[in-house]
Amino acid sequence: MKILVTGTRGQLVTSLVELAADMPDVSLVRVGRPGFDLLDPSSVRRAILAAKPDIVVSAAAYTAVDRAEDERDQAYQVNVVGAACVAEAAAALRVPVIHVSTDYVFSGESAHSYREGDEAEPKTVYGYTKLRGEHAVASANPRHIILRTSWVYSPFGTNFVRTMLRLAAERRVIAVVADQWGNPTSALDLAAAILLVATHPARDRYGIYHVAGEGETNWAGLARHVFRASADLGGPSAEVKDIATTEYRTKARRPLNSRLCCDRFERTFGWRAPPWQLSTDVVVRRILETDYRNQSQGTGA
Ligand SMILES: NC(=O)C1=CN([C@@H]2O[C@H](COP(=O)(O)OP(=O)(O)OC[C@H]3O[C@@H](n4cnc5c(N)ncnc54)[C@H](OP(=O)(O)O)[C@@H]3O)[C@@H](O)[C@H]2O)C=CC1
Ligand SMILES: Cc1cn([C@H]2C[C@H](O)[C@@H](COP(=O)(O)OP(=O)(O)O[C@H]3O[C@@H](C)C(=O)[C@@H](O)[C@H]3O)O2)c(=O)[nH]c1=O
Repeated sequence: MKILVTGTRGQLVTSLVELAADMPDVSLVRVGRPGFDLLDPSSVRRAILAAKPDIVVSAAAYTAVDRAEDERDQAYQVNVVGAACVAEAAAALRVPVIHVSTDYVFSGESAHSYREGDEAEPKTVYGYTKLRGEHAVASANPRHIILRTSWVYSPFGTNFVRTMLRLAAERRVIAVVADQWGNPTSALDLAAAILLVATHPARDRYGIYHVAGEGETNWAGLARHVFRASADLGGPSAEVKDIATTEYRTKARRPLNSRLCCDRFERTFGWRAPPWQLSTDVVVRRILETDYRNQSQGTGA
């Protein structure tokens, strides 16, 4: 089976490439800039039609949450127009598209973990463009599976876990918001879920699903866990000071509640992500092995 994934160096695409390498029946092709640019619809169509995949994974996106507040048009072009082009090209080949979306489509004002049918009411430009992207993908290709995930981290690219480890080398105490709650998700787990979906497509499974790490925490809780895991392996560590969202000024207002209920995905595909703590340990170990090889001890086992 030939799976086409959009993006070159992103966290998710890199994780997909790594996992697919161990799947003899899967050939994974990635398309990215400059030949494939979501800001250039003709390059998107050309790349996808030429590759003739059996399924398309739409993983590339504009993900800079704060910058999007100032670059509304660019975020819209990538996350809405570009995503729609990807889904249209898959539709032209009569193949399904798996599109990745976000917890930030929700306002965060609910007291419960969000289900797929709950009203989406984004409070950020990024969240708004991702929601409009979901709508555009669904209307461009009836064979769509939209996977909303949250708080993605990995050994690759830019993410909160790597940022924390980097900051620990510079500061003894790091102030981290403790009133935004969510489900940290390893890109490696998300990639496993996507490959499961991609290799078991079925007409009655099209629709929207939530897929995120099992269990919940806040950003300060995640940072503390990262530092404990890192310290156990001789890597960088820092003290975490709990602060409120109001004490950490950002351009985009993040949702206070980002928790996603993943029961529908488990019912349909028989898969649930591991507890976030276990996956975080795996990723911290990988980061120490690659980024801090000379500073940490005991990371080679
Ligand atoms: N990161 C997170 O915490 C979360 C992410 N998501 C969603 O998951 C998906 C994957 O995210 P993640 O892997 O973390 O993202 P990254 O920020 O790590 O990577 C983004 C990818 O998009 C590509 N890209 C951006 N703009 C363009 C463009 N104009 N044309 C072609 N490619 C482009 C990048 O290209 P290049 O390789 O050239 O840099 C890169 O491969 C996205 O849809 C995101 O919205 C959902 C919830 C949480
Ligand atoms: C670096 C840092 C961040 N924070 C806070 C800011 C913010 O509320 C929270 C997370 O910050 P980040 O900027 O790393 O993460 P952010 O860009 O908000 O992450 C989001 O990315 C997009 C793509 C998604 O789809 C979301 O699911 C989510 O993962 O941590 C601190 O409190 N202290 C710090 O030192």
